[in-house]
Amino acid sequence: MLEIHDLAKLSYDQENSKSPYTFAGISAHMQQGERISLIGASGQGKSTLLRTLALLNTPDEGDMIYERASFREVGPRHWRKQICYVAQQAVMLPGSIEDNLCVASRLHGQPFDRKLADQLLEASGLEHLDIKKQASDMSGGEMQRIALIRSMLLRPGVLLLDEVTSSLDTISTRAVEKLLQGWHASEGTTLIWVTHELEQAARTSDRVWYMSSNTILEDAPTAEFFRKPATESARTFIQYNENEVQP
Ligand SMILES: Nc1ncnc2c1ncn2[C@@H]1O[C@H](COP(=O)(O)OP(=O)(O)OP(=O)(O)O)[C@@H](O)[C@H]1O
Repeated sequence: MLEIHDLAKLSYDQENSKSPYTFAGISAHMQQGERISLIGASGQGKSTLLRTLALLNTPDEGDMIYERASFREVGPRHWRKQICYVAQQAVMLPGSIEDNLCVASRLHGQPFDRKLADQLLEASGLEHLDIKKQASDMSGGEMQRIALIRSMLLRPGVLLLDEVTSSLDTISTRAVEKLLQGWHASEGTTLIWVTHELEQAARTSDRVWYMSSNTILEDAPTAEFFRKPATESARTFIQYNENEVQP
């Protein structure tokens, strides 16, 4: 459903970077409805890869094909409607929470599904919010969940989640995980989720992409990856974080 072929993105700072690439040589095939966690040390290019998959950055090399059409044939607007990126730092537009929830639908010429919005607000623990309130008055954790719901309302085929629970407490994190698992089960959405919490990766994914040396060094079923990583790099990475992993 989504294929990436030899994808590469040059370094942002060519003069001072050790490598000419932020990431390179990335190839993978994703089936509809897969749940992938994207893990690896800081600075490996995980966020840049997600942003590139959403066409918020343009790849410098390689190709991305969604439902048999290359990103080069499909306009960015159409591409981003199907493959949605949810940032770690939620950006709220000026206006009310409701304006923010409507904006993606309006941008893509879709009707705003108020009933679904209410269901998603409730499922993510935000039923108490007065959506007529200014979006800028929300807490960081509330903004993060509103940004997620805003993307879900577009019903994209692929949701790219960049550390979307990083500013949430345990209860809200579990609520968002449950929301996404329920959404995945009912909508069949493909999820690619960057997380630094290995326990979360183990809990929420079927497949792991482990990034190191600025590429996907391992691509394996989640249980297999945590039981028997294939590379020394991944073994060391897991060991450093092993207190977090529930085998
Ligand atoms: N907009 C930008 N301008 C300049 N450099 C950038 C920009 N975005 C990322 N970088 C650099 O590109 C490299 C990869 O960053 P990226 O955020 O993609 O890594 P990451 O694996 O997601 O890291 P983390 O786990 O810390 O979020 C880093 O060296 C980072 O400093």
